[in-house]
Amino acid sequence: MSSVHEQASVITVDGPSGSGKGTLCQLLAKELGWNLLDSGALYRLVALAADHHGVELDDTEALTVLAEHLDVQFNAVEGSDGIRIVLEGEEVTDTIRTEKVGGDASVVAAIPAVREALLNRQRAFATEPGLIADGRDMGTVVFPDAPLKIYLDASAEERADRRYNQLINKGLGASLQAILEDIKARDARDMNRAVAPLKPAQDAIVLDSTKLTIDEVLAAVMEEVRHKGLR
Ligand SMILES: Nc1ncnc2c1ncn2[C@@H]1O[C@H](COP(=O)(O)OP(=O)(O)O)[C@@H](O)[C@H]1O
Ligand SMILES: Nc1ccn([C@H]2C[C@H](O)[C@@H](COP(=O)(O)OP(=O)(O)O)O2)c(=O)n1
Repeated sequence: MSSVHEQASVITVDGPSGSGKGTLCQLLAKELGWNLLDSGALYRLVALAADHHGVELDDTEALTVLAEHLDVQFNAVEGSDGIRIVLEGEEVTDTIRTEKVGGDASVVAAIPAVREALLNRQRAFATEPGLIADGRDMGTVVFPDAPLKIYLDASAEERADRRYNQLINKGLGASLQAILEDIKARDARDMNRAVAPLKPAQDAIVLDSTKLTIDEVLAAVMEEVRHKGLR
């Protein structure tokens, strides 16, 4: 049986929506040649599965069963860094990225039994040569022994701006005010839930990306990676 102590090295990256975790983690995984866990995708998948099966977001028991039996594949795309996500045989790579699914994921993620059901699935990603783990409780709950923990933050206004630009660049309409309100509501839910709330681990390095470029964030984290002897 494998335990937390036998896992490959893990770098955890936690923080609120739009702080730049996904972007940073993809760059780190590429730079180091390590595996990547997008734990938010798992909560998004449970929320989408609930929608597909007509399960209400307050039906804790049914949501837990969905999380326990989540039929998902993460398929590498040959010749690129991309991943295709297949839920119950259906490609959902883009479908899970909407703000609606993100908000539903945050509701589903507040249910302790759903989190418990996803725990081992997340820990199984920690294989050689190492893992970059992106989420809310990577450093506090899922990988408490990780040698390097980053908590990436940014002001709510900056994060809303980033999301707004992301949607506009995709050709989708968006309201900055509505996005800011959604971000604040999601922050409040993720930070105030009883189980595994979003907060920096005691031994996390807190990095505020509000005024930093993506390259500056990556450089700061790579400095810590070298400092810890992880490369
Ligand atoms: N330091 C940064 N400065 C400006 N834009 C950023 C920065 N980091 C990320 N972004 C942009 O912000 C958006 C949200 O980033 P993302 O990595 O998806 O955040 P998260 O995974 O924390 O929700 C993306 O469009 C990304 O390109
Ligand atoms: N480790 C995690 C990851 C995500 N969640 C929940 C809380 C988040 O609001 C949703 C969606 O997470 P995701 O990282 O995909 O969202 P963003 O890309 O940061 O907007 O899932 C969680 O509770 N624990």
